[in-house]
Amino acid sequence: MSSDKDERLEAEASAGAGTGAGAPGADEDMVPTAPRETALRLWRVAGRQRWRIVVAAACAVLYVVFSLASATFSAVVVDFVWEEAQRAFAAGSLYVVDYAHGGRLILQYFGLWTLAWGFYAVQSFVMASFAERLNLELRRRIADKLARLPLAYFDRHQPGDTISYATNDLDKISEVMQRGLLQLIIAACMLVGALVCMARRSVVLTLMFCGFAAASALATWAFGAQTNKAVGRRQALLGELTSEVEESYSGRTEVQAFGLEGRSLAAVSEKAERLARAGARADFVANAIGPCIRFVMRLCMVTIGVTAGGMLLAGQMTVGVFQAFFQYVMQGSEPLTQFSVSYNMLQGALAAAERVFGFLDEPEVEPDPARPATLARPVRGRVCFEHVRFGYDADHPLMHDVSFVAEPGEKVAIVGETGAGKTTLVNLLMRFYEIDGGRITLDGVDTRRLTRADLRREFGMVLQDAWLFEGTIAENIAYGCPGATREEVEAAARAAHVDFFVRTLPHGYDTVLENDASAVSQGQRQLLTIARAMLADPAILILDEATSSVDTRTEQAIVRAMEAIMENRTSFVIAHRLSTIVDADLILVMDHGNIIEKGTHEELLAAGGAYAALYQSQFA
Ligand SMILES: Nc1ncnc2c1ncn2[C@@H]1O[C@H](COP(=O)(O)OP(=O)(O)OP(=O)(O)O)[C@@H](O)[C@H]1O
Repeated sequence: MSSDKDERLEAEASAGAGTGAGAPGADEDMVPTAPRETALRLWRVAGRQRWRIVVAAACAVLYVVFSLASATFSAVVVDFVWEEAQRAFAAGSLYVVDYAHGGRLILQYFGLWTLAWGFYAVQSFVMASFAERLNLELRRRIADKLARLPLAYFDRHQPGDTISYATNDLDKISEVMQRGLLQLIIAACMLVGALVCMARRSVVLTLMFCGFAAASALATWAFGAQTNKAVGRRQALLGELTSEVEESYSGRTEVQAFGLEGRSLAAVSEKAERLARAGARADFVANAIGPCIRFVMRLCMVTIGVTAGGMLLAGQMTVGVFQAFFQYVMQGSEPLTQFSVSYNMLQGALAAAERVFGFLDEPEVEPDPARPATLARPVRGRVCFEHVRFGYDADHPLMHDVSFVAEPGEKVAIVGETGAGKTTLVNLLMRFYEIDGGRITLDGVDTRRLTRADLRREFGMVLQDAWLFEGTIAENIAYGCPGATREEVEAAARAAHVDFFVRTLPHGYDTVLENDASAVSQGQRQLLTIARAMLADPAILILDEATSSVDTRTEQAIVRAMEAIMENRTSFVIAHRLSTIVDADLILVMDHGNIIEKGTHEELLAAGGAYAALYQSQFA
């Protein structure tokens, strides 16, 4: 039997301790809704690796056969030695082992054990490699899927969920493949085999064993259910505590600004206390299962020992069979604990596989056309929206009929209240979302006839929430042009007015940005992304104007950099302050997803509509 600690860990594992922090509750995570279909699908995913599972299963069965055979054979060895010793004692001589015969028997006995463990080792090895390959295949499919998912998927799902499919869930499947699945086969074969071997020796003793085994199985199930509940609760509370800590951590500035440290600490302490109580209960239930089952099985041993001892003395059983029977009892009782652990693990893994398959079945972006159109070179940058209709979800249309033309080299400003649809317009231009009606053209070509990669290559984006990755400043600037030389990178940085700042850093362009580039201010981040766009030299630009948290000098640098980059390119500017767009060739005023006014600054002011009101409100 396994140790206390192992049993506790296994009981917890079986109860879903690995569901990950934040799991709403272990129960729903642990139960697959369509286990048979999921298992069949996993079997299909296994593809050419399936032979491994067949070999491993055959080895598992052979392990059971040879384990039971060696126990049976031990009766022959013990009886031989016992009879020889009896004979020697009766003759009054000293007992000497007959190596010719006894030694051979002992060797055969060890041979059987060696074979049994040999098969066990082979099945473990084969299953481990099967599990890893299956995991690799699933991981590859998840990675491919991520590249084909529409942005709408990411709007609807938490990043943590998706990450959890590729980590926690795959780990669970792998663990079961390595341990749970074959343990279940071994446990079933071992139980049946041990019962058959026992019944051949004594039906009465076998029935006794069955009685105790039933009691032990019952106890396992009862404790298993309790453990499931207790561990599930602990997981849920752990999730709550983690969220509370995350919230306090990310909002630490606000917490301190409002002087609410005490309240935040009290909330965390309260959750921690509840977690400690739930943890103590989960530990107690999980710890109790081992001793309880061991107690039942010890009682079983004693009862069988006394009865079998009586049979031995009455000459109904030999010494060899007596000891072999105890080996069968040991071999038969082990699977009882294994069963519930392996069964729960299997359930958990199938539930995890269902989540992975659910993710793999998510609708994908419309594929690119088989024979895509190409843009005439050089790209002029004429963008045309023709009666475009769009809604983030089919039941709630946002844009009803949007039309406008951006001529090559023009500066188009998009203005409107927050939520008016400015970002949405850009999203449609880049084909991050597909339109529901009308068409968008670039140099006269419908953007749906181009591949997404070809289309997006013509655009450069400078967003307010500038994205920098962990790497050097030079690598960050060269993100869109991996082959750019250091001179080109520096020239782009100079044009974006960020070269001076970079040179003040200890390692200049080789400074590594770490921890989400927190050492770089928001304005500097935006300048770096302008440099990135400069280097990529796209035909069309999309600029999201910085609003707040930028000092006046940086702001001026950004305005100058933006003016420089917009020169001779079609550019779309999402404008927050109207002072920066008075010179725009076209201003689109948006409201509730639609364009309600368009024209130049003077035209719109003269019209005295929404734009004029907005302008007055900013400069009144
Ligand atoms: N991914 C999305 N899924 C569903 N609805 C969205 C999504 N993005 C935006 N919306 C909704 O579409 C409308 C337009 O949003 P959009 O972000 O385009 O406005 P905006 O003018 O760019 O706003 P802001 O100036 O605040 O950035 C809003 O009602 C918004 O709630």
